[in-house]
Amino acid sequence: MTAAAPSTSIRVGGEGGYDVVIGNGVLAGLGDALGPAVRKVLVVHPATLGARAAALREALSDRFEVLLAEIPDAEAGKRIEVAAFCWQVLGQADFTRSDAVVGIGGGAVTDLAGFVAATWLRGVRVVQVPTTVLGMVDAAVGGKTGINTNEGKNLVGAFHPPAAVLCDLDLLDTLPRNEILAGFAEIVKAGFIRYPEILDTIEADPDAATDPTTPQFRRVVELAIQMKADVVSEDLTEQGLREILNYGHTLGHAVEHAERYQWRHGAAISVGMAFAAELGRLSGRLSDEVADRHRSILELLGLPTSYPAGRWPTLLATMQRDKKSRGGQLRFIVLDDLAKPTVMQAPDQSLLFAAYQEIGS
Ligand SMILES: NC(=O)c1ccc[n+]([C@@H]2O[C@H](COP(=O)([O-])OP(=O)(O)OC[C@H]3O[C@@H](n4cnc5c(N)ncnc54)[C@H](O)[C@@H]3O)[C@@H](O)[C@H]2O)c1
Ligand SMILES: O=C(O)C(=O)C[C@@H](O)[C@H](O)[C@H](O)COP(=O)(O)O
Ligand SMILES: [Zn+2]
Repeated sequence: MTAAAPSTSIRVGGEGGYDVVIGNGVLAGLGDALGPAVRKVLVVHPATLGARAAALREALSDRFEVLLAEIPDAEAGKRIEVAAFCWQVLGQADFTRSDAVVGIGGGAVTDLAGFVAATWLRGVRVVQVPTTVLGMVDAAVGGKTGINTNEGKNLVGAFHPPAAVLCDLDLLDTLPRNEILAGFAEIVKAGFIRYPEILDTIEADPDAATDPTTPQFRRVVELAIQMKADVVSEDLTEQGLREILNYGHTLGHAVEHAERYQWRHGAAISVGMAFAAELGRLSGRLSDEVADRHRSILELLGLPTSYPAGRWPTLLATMQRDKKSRGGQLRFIVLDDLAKPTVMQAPDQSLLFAAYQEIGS
């Protein structure tokens, strides 16, 4: 038996910021991460993490009064009714400004728990405990919180940085393989927009890279978190640089909406990145080699890279409502080259359509 690697901390926001702690068993630090001033804690979790949440309550009960709030799974949890349910629990238990929320689950749970913490009494502490790969490398880091509306994805939310993020790799033991692979869509995103080493590592040995017990997995996860930490430290509220984190998301969010949130976020973003690669190629920025690498690495991971050709009008209408669109003008992140993301503003509709034809099935 080999000893587990020591835990790593990645700082977000410098002084006054917070740590993302990565390693085996780091959940044991939750009580300290909550801090000495906190008396009451609401642990928000889906049914899949019910046993973990109950164990947390047990472990924390000598220092805190702990309540559990079980919420609907996945995107069904990112709804205003669910936030209202949590506000009710907080209100009935007299949670004050010095109390705290913990989100334990995938990105849907950390988005909802973060939103509840951002809005309760105009903002209380939240500690995020992501339990999916996607949650660890992206959703739980950076303070973007939100819920969906009938009109689209994440249309209501707030920027509310967590007090800490604990990425306990032991929690991935029960995560199904398809969820691990969906999380890799965001890791691949980090590879294309900042750290090509990620792409090299996955291509060299995809099985090892996607196995949570290997050093390769640890390396790509840490690089993706480092990328996100660096970007949000510079631009928390998405005034500029942070927009690059939306690579693949303009079309990807429209796919999620079209699929009524039955697709995994990572799968939709995979299609969105395949589309962004074609936009880059057809606009004359991106070499065939880098554009083709999108499809090959995403398919190596078993992620989708095409979507029905006939869905274009629906996707286009939804994209007009994307947060990135300004005055009805669409915005996409495209690459000039590996690790050189840029904003494409108001592209010609014929260019968009041509790029979509390339991924249309
Ligand atoms: N705020 C951000 O910056 C940000 C970034 C990326 C994604 N997101 C959001 O994150 C969400 C997607 O997150 P996700 O991919 O983690 O999906 P998810 O939260 O829907 O979780 C996926 C599934 O895995 C299950 N699960 C979670 N942890 C488990 C575990 N350890 N063992 C067994 N099953 C487990 C869940 O119950 C769920 O069924 C989307 O809503 C997306 O918009 C937010
Ligand atoms: O943190 C960010 O900023 C991101 O864009 C990360 C994305 O992976 C994530 O899906 C995010 O929720 C999308 O942001 P949105 O503002 O377009 O909803
Ligand atoms: Zn995303």
